[in-house]
Amino acid sequence: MVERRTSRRGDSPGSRELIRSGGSGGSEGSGLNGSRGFTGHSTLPSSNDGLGSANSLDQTMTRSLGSRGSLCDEAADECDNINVVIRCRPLNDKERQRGDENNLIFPGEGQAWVNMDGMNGQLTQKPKVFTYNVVFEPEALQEDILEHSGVKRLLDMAIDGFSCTIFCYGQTGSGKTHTLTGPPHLFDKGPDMFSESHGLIFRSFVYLFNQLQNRDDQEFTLTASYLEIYNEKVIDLLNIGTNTKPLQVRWSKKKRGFFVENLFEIECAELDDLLAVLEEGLRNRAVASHNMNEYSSRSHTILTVNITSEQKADDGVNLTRNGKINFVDLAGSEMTKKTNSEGKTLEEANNINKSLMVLGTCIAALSDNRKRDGHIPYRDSKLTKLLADSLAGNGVTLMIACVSPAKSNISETINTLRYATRAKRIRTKPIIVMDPKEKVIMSLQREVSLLREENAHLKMLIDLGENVPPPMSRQGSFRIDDEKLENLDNRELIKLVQHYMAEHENVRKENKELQRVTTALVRDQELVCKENERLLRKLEDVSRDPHSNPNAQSEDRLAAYLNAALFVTVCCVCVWVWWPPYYSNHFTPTTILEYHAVRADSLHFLRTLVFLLFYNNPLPLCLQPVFVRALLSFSIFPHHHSLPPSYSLVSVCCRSPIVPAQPAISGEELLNASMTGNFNMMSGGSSRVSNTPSFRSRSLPSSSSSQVWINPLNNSRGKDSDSGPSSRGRGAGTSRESSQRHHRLPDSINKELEKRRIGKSMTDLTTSGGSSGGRRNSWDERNESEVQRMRKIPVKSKSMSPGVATGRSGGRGKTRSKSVPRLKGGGRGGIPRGPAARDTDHRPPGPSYHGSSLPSVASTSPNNIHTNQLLYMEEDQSQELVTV
Ligand SMILES: Nc1ncnc2c1ncn2[C@@H]1O[C@H](COP(=O)(O)OP(=O)(O)OP(=O)(O)O)[C@@H](O)[C@H]1O
Repeated sequence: MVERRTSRRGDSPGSRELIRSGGSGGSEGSGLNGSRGFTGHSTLPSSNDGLGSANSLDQTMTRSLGSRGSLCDEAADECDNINVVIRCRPLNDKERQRGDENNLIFPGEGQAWVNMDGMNGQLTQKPKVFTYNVVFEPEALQEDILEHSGVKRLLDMAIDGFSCTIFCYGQTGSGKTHTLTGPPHLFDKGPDMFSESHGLIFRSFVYLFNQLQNRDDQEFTLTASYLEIYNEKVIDLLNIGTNTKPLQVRWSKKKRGFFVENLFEIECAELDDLLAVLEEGLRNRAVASHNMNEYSSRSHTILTVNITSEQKADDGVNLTRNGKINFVDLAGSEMTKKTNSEGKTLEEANNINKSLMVLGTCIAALSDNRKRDGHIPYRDSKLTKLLADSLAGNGVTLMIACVSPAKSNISETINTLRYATRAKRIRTKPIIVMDPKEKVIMSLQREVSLLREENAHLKMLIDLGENVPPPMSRQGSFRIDDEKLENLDNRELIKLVQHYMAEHENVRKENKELQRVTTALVRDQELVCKENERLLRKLEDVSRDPHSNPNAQSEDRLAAYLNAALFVTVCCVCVWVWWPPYYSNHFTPTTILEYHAVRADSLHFLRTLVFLLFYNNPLPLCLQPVFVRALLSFSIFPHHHSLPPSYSLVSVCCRSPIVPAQPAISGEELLNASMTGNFNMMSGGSSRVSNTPSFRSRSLPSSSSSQVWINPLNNSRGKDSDSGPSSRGRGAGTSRESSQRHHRLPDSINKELEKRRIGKSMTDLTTSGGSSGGRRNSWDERNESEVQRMRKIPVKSKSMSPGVATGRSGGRGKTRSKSVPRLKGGGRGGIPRGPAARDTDHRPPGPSYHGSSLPSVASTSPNNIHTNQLLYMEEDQSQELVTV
């Protein structure tokens, strides 16, 4: 026994249980086992099954209206199913009189069961189960249809520029006209505004005008037309004079759709105007009586309300959208046997059935995935021609399938329900209808604004997180006066579009350039980071040399004493050798030699030997440091394994502590900053590159050291601040200027880059604002030849930076020290950049040392030991070191 629920009129629609809604399906099933979810309660709307429903209509709306702000046809990418709801009318008097049974059961959950043989709800056979999202039971009110079928949302969409269609389908006498316009004679004495019988059209008009009044930002123009297709002839219901001459349905190339030629359109400024259109149409449409319906519609009618809205968009452009809503009241399919149609009515019935059959074929084809893309026979009837766009075009469609509950109509009811199920599978692509020219303008505007945002973002990246410019000011943008736009002729409009396109192109170019610069910067940063990391590691190694040993100073002093003692000894020997001849006034090399030779005893012989040894012979001088070294290395000072071979007395006595150059930028911090884009966290300054003993003696900065630069942009912000965003022009040229200003890199980075010849390219980039031809990096294609040349250079260190490598001539590693020219004036040589440097000796001046220890450095210019020397050290790993 199936429980029946009754509704109480006057309840709120939500609380009433006369509207059944379900969450799944759209399927036709059979059997009691399909009684899933028979809960007897209804929720409105229920979950969406994706096959079309009021709920999915809501979603379509949400999605489509989501693009309202963007003013484009983004929704075009989205498909939507035709939305289908079922309305069952109550048994009419005739049916009751002849004892017809209610054959439809509504168990809830959007299901409609067709009882195949039962009487009074008795089920002996499995019922046919149809599931829809919304099912209106016989007790449903007219108001419920408006509230719960999704019509309101459809109307909103029409206002927003979509093409919407609501059509009622069903057998004759099933309540299509009742649903759309209400019972017969409702308008005979003029419309009663408060009648509860008013159909969907009347209620929609009221809702529509309410909505239009709420939208203050738009201006609307409404026109309405009303036609009928009677015996395959299109008749204008608002212009009966043309009744004798049917209107033609033609194909519009421009709109890519069918339209009715010369159809009367009445502008409706007021609600009354629309109601008058409805009234006039109802009065003029063809109605006849037959067995099943006393007031049977003999034609299909289409009432169309065109809604043109104008809205002010950005940049003063007026946006025009053309939405429309079609109310289609189809004539009901008839079994002529049942209706007893004859003559004219029979002819009408045949035409109705024929056109409905074509409509059925179209729906069947559209709902079949395999046939959807094939030929759809729209042209076979006027009805399908005019409904083509609603069925498979860019519209949103709601089908209200009206059914009779009577057992006598069971086959028609099943047919209708199958029809409805099939229609749910049809998918359309709703789009907002706009003027093509305005569409282009809006689309370009949208793209320009997107590019502007991207532009600003890229600039922000290049600014290393500083001086974030807001999106380009629109002050500079040309503005279009509303009235002016209206008065624009085509030529001017084309000009306007061209202007937009030009701007669009400019911004695109600039963005491309900025993107290139950003990429290059990131790569350069990575290089610098890696290089710095290596340098830091090397520096740490260097710091482990003897001079960082706290005992080194005392050891050095001891060595100096020993050296001095040796020096004194040597002096004594000299005196000992030279003294007697000097006093005998024979102070020439010959006389000295003769003097000792004449006295041929062993002492004088020794003196002669020492004389010969010392005289013009540098060997003893060389022996001195060797002696010291031997002493220090092997016996007295075990730590001193790495004293330079030419460890002269002067150098020992006068040498200042060696200060390893501290890289201006901590590699890891730079790397982090480049990854995070936050350079603020890097603290310290180049001034902190210290040569103080404390710095020397402490361990070298780790990666987390704060001995790094401050982004100079921080300090120069104030200077730049006067060139605010408002000074940025729209055009590419102006933007480039601003790019120049903001692309400036910190000096320390520039220095680093310059040393590697990256700086040059960076400078070029920043000064040219990323214009072409600025960059010449080793990875640059244009620098291909140089790269090739570099590859031929035998370089010992594989991790060498390309900039260093390109600045050197190859194969110089071990021999260059002898050919290093001494720098005149004591200046410091830098690493020359550019191809010209290849032919010159770009080694820093001064004697070079081969060995494993650091050179002594003039105490007056400790900062001269800078990254350059370390770079060299890194570069060939021969540990050749250069002093200044
Ligand atoms: N839900 C309903 N509640 C009360 N009466 C209804 C309902 N639906 C239809 N009727 C009545 O049933 C009769 C037939 O309805 P209607 O004319 O709307 O059918 P139809 O489907 O339009 O038929 P046709 O295709 O022949 O035009 C009308 O008298 C109408 O008032």
